[in-house]
Amino acid sequence: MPPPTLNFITSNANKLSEVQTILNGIVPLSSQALEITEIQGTIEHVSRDKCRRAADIVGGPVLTEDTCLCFGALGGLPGPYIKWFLAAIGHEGLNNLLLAYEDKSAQAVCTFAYCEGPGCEPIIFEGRTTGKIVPARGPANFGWDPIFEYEGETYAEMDKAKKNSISHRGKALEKLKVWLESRM
Ligand SMILES: O=c1[nH]c(=O)c2ncn([C@@H]3O[C@H](COP(=O)(O)OP(=O)(O)OP(=O)(O)O)[C@@H](O)[C@H]3O)c2[nH]1
Ligand SMILES: [Mg+2]
Repeated sequence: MPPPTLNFITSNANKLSEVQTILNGIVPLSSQALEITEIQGTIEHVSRDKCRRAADIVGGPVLTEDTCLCFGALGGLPGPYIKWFLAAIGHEGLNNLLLAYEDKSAQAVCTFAYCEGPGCEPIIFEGRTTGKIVPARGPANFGWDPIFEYEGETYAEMDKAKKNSISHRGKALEKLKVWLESRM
């Protein structure tokens, strides 16, 4: 039996493109560009709530994703609020947040959530990649890619296939794939 089509709900074209590439030929994907309200809370709370809201809006099965960038020196912040920090202070401002600290480590955390429909409990698939925050290098096509360095290269400097093979998103999708295969 072929796997069911996943309906990925995201307002972010770059996320969608990476997910399409990684799942290409493995899982059929549809998508809707909806902006879902995001609450404050832990990574898991935010992700579960976002997915439940998406399932309520769509009225059926949905896949959602929430990405966090967690600075070691700041106890995990900005975490789920990275989108608003990036918009407000940019790459340089994010670097400046760590000026007072020797520890420049950061974890990129990707949490996919799958919900069967309204009233169902989402299932969570998380991937983490540890790197460090550096002054921007590489093309500024996607969010904070130019300031997240992993083994000497920023995400923005890597070719896409390499990023997908070591990224927070790639790791989370590996777990999703294993789960999907276990259901077939
Ligand atoms: O450089 C990056 N490399 C990545 O791999 C990556 N993944 C997400 N992001 C950014 O981090 C914030 C997450 O917020 P977020 O999860 O709420 O996403 P979003 O609001 O853009 O879309 P969505 O919530 O509708 O799915 C947003 O600013 C995204 O642009 C990334 N930046
Ligand atoms: Mg969002």
